[in-house]
Amino acid sequence: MAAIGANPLLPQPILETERLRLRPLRPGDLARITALADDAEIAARTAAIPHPYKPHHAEYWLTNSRAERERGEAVTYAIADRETDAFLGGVSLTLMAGAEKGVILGYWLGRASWGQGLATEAVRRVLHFAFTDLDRVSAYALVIPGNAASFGVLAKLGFEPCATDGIPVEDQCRPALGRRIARADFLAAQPVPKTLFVVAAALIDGDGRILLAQRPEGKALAGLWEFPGGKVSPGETPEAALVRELQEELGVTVRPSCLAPFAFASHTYPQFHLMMPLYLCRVWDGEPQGKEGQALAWVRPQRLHDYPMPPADVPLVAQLRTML
Ligand SMILES: Nc1nc2c([nH]c(=O)n2[C@H]2C[C@H](O)[C@@H](COP(=O)(O)OP(=O)(O)OP(=O)(O)O)O2)c(=O)[nH]1
Ligand SMILES: [Mg+2]
Repeated sequence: MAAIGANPLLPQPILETERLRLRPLRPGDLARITALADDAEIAARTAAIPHPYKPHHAEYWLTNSRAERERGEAVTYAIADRETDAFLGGVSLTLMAGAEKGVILGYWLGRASWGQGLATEAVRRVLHFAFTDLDRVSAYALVIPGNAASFGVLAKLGFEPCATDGIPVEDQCRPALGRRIARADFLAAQPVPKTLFVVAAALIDGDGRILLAQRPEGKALAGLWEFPGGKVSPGETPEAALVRELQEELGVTVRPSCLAPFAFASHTYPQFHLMMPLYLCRVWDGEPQGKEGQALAWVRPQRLHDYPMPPADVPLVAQLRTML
């Protein structure tokens, strides 16, 4: 396989869509992987899934995908149900060697998940990750001629026919047809997601330090540091929502009149467009505590860059550093 070997460990953040959660494969998935993949119809539609499919095949898939990620060659995601986290299928991105910065896409879904647009939903999300986080500029897929559903998925996402010679694939035992999409074409065709209205506060203490909270494991953007706050509920004013969120997340009581509008973030994430006013707050009652188990840090404006934050917050941090 002509994949790049010089990269360090590839990133693999949890990716969420309306119905799905894309996360690493884990040992708890093995029984379900075996049950779903041991299906002659799936073997007939994919190039690298053997039939019959035995537990050792699933174990190899798990260990091999971990090793590929560590070598900087490929990222493999479990496609899981967003509510139950049950394994439904897999999707992988293999980095191609060479100047083109391409990626080879592979995916499969257990039979019970067919016909609901779930493959399109998973592949759309993973391509966004490949093009933005992994900085790939084109994506390729190889499809077995009889796999009409897979051609449909790729056509919906804007893939076009291409020659197969430049697409190196391991274990390719049957002829396949090539499909390709360029990053710019993919990104330009994505629907504009709905706007999510979130409110957040920079609590500032007597020493001029700002309170940041770390997003807990399991949530979107886990591990990143943020301004405490959350979603505005229907029928709520932004200030009332923020007063409520600061009580729920930090256990502090704030008066709406102590919230001073400062700036706002406007940022497109794959699933929503974030519109987030940031308020400054210097007066509150109570000692802030991580009520949801989140770590807290009081940070001087000049040190904010030591704390990785969601991409939407980057312009806000720049403004805080110049204006405080
Ligand atoms: N609170 C907050 N959210 C941010 C920041 N930057 C940023 O991109 N976000 C995003 C992350 C989330 O997708 C969304 C806010 O969601 P949240 O998880 O805080 O919402 P919430 O408190 O209502 O939590 P939940 O009930 O939905 O779990 O906005 C930030 O600085 N603070
Ligand atoms: Mg929150």
